[in-house]
Amino acid sequence: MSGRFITLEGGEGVGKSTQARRLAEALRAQGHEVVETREPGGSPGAEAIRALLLEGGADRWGPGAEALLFAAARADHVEKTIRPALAAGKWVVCDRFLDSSLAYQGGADGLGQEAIRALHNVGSNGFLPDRTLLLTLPADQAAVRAAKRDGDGADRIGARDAAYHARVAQAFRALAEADPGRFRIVDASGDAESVTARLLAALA
Ligand SMILES: Nc1ncnc2c1ncn2[C@@H]1O[C@H](COP(=O)(O)OP(=O)(O)OP(=O)(O)O)[C@@H](O)[C@H]1O
Ligand SMILES: Cc1cn([C@H]2C[C@H](O)[C@@H](COP(=O)(O)O)O2)c(=O)[nH]c1=O
Repeated sequence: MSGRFITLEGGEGVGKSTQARRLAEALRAQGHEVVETREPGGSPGAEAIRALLLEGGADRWGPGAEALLFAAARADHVEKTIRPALAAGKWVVCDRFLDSSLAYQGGADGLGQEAIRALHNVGSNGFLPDRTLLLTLPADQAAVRAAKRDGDGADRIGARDAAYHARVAQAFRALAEADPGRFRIVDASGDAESVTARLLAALA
């Protein structure tokens, strides 16, 4: 039997990593074998590309090079980690996936959805999640959570200005509204336990 591929999406600081851990634990408690993974990263090659993408100066890469690097990392992650886990009947919970490229590089950077989907077709044969949970939180609350975690140490992309992150949030919402079959929009406010309960309800 093949497993299920679930992705968590949303802007900086909304609680994706926290909820990926909690959701994986809850699914294990239901008896599933669960692989927790993340993007960029999730395989040795993709983790090496993560360091290239997230470290260094703001102008280290232009939008096109960045989109290609995310797609290359994703191709390796899908081939080496995600597909083998699903084929073994495991569930995969992934912190960010293609929709982050569509929202950040396609939306906020202006490359467009078509270009990002074309890269994904080349790298990963257009592979999509079974379910995508979009966590939403007002920008001021997300910024407080991210600042509490990062102080002044946000990564190359997280450190971009508020207007950039507003475009990301708008692009995520448009993606979810355009594909209600795959997406569920989940309120990320309140304590972590309440958010996990909402995610489990959205999955059921
Ligand atoms: N429900 C919550 N209430 C309060 N704080 C939270 C909640 N969920 C997560 N946090 C805290 O907010 C910070 C950001 O959470 P987390 O790292 O999970 O977000 P993220 O969406 O993965 O962020 P990024 O995309 O920037 O990596 C962390 O310090 C985390 O402990
Ligand atoms: C997968 C993916 C990620 N990004 C950006 C979003 C964040 O700023 C970082 C990842 O950091 P996190 O703490 O692990 O969330 O990378 C992107 O711009 N495009 C993508 O495809």
